[in-house]
Amino acid sequence: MINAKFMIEVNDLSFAYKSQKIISKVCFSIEKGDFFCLIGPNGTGKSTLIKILCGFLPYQEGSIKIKGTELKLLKENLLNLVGILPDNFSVPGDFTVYELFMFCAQALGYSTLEAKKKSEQLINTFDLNAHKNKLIKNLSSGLRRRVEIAQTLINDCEVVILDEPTNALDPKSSEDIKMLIKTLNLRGKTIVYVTHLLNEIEDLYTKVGILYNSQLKLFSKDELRSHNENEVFISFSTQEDLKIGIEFLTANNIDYEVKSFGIIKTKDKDYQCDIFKLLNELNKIVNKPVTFSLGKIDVATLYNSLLIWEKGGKSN
Ligand SMILES: Nc1ncnc2c1ncn2[C@@H]1O[C@H](COP(=O)(O)OP(=O)(O)OP(=O)(O)O)[C@@H](O)[C@H]1O
Repeated sequence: MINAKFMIEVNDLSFAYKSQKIISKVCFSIEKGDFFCLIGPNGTGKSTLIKILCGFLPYQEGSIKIKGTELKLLKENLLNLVGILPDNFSVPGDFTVYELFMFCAQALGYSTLEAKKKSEQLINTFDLNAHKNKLIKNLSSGLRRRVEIAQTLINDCEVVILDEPTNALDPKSSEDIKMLIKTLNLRGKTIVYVTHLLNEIEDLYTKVGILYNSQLKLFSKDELRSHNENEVFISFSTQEDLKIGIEFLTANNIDYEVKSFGIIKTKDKDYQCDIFKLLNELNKIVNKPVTFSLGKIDVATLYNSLLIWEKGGKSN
């Protein structure tokens, strides 16, 4: 039965390059309109995972459904659903922008008339009118990236997968590309975004997946942001400190909830005390300083906590 709620639904996915296990029994789902950020240390398999999602690499075990249909059964229809900008991808420099779009559209089987229409649409959507007759090799890196993202959408696909799209761009160009992708998302595209720049995703993501040790840990924005400003996320680096923290909060009548990776969220409460003053007191008795934030935990803190806790959460 087709479950249209999910754009991508992955169940028990495993993948290995020969004997090197990359992904093991990974499960996650991405809904239509989600902005899914995939993060994780170098070499953990992020690029591999997205190549599997767009059909470049065959998966060995498990199931991937795109809009309710098993990926293996989609064949050429997959191109209408999923577009990808791979890591370090560059389009041929000797084409003009317009020629590139025409070439891509015709390679996908569109007639000359349809290809012209598609190319004009992309040029307008991506604000490339002033550059459409320029050779790609003469464009700035930021503009070239804009063209590369545009050509992934030649099919007007519903899911856009981008592997480190701001890589090697200066801050201004990165910001422009980030805003462009945000706009695509606001216009209804489902985005899968791989990055190492954790701060850049704070105002973008609806879901974050952290790939580590062949596993994917998934967090929704709701889990990482509290609806009540009084709630504080406290992040501990070691098991001993977590224990000290729990005793301290209990002794001070602060309700709490223990989350994953040494993170505690204090519970919705109208605190009569100055919670930050209290947490400064806590920092005097733990072995390693805790980090705390009001109302939300940022992705960088979550990521660091995961790395520490996956290594055992022990003081050294
Ligand atoms: N075609 C391949 N054949 C064999 N091994 C590969 C192949 N491609 C990647 N690998 C290995 O698989 C592992 C995961 O690589 P992958 O590029 O997916 O990781 P990544 O998380 O995207 O890394 P990075 O953050 O550095 O881009 C690495 O150890 C890499 O060397």
